[in-house]
Amino acid sequence: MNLKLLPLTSVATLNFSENHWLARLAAVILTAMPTYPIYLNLCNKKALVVGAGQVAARKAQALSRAGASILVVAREYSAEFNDICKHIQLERIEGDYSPEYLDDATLAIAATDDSELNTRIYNDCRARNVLCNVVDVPHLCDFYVPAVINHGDLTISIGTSGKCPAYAGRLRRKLESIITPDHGAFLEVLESARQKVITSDLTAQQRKKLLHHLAADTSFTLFRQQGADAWLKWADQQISASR
Ligand SMILES: C[C@@]1(CC(=O)O)C2=NC(=C\c3[nH]c(c(CCC(=O)O)c3CC(=O)O)Cc3[nH]c(c(CC(=O)O)c3CCC(=O)O)/C=C3\N/C(=C\2)[C@@H](CCC(=O)O)[C@]3(C)CC(=O)O)/[C@H]1CCC(=O)O
Ligand SMILES: NC(=O)c1ccc[n+]([C@@H]2O[C@H](COP(=O)([O-])OP(=O)(O)OC[C@H]3O[C@@H](n4cnc5c(N)ncnc54)[C@H](O)[C@@H]3O)[C@@H](O)[C@H]2O)c1
Repeated sequence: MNLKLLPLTSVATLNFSENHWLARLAAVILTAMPTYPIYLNLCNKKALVVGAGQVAARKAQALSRAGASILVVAREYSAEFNDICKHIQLERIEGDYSPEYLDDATLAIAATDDSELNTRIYNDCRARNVLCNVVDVPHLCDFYVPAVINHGDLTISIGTSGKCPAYAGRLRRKLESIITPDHGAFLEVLESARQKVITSDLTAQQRKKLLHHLAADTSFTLFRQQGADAWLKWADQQISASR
């Protein structure tokens, strides 16, 4: 077999033992590659979650926030899963994983405690061009799930490319004391002011300058101290004064 022709991810999942030098080499190269951070729109797109333990629950929660249409397949649903996901809309199948569950899926999360099965799910995903995340196995991930701060439409995500997820979590908690719900609320008024700016007769240069002025720290301080209504009036004045 000509290994040069195989994608690295396939090398990582060939029937070598986890410790075979080729599998280890592929894992090292794959996890050393930089990732491409994007915010996926998963609204009404199917996401398959296999397994229903604590980790599956955390991933299902994040998928649900993005409006994904979630299908969970698990032999058993843990009490933690049921508790964390009690208010989440998802379809549940109690039973063994089967590749048909991947039909029409945009992405899949393999979160079982059976590493052979997780690898099989990853290979089934590759055969169907479904993006796959095998929790806790970086070299079997087409994408990593980051640590996230969400305030409305404001999203901050922290990734360590699998180097230390616990550190991503710690940084999230640290940033949570700096990026507050007020920042999310500020984004709402900014959006409303921006609509006025981009539909105005200002030049591109004037718009850019104004939008940066509206998004500045001094503007945020005014919003925090005086509230949304006062800020929107002030923003209207700034738009008029820019003409
Ligand atoms: C960010 C977060 C999102 C989420 O899962 O929701 C996330 N893991 C979180 C927490 C966490 N995970 C683990 C611990 C225990 C401490 C520890 O072992 O470090 C803690 C800490 C805790 O529980 O506090 C165990 C663990 N995780 C991975 C490995 C394998 C390895 O390291 O090789 C092992 C060892 C397993 C073993 O025991 O063998 C791998 C992955 N975990 C990822 C994401 C992806 C990389 C993301 C990145 O680096 O950017 C990746 C590659 C795949 C994936 O799962 O997507 C979430 C924090 C959420 C938050 O706090 O906001
Ligand atoms: N929970 C953690 O904090 C943690 C930390 C580090 C690593 N991990 C790893 O993450 C993975 C998931 O952990 P967890 O604690 O959420 O899992 P868990 O052990 O609580 O749950 C595993 C799930 O997989 C399901 N499952 C097993 N075989 C199946 C099959 N053939 N078809 C369908 N479902 C099947 C089980 O029914 C169960 O719902 C494991 O590999 C674990 O080693 C977890």
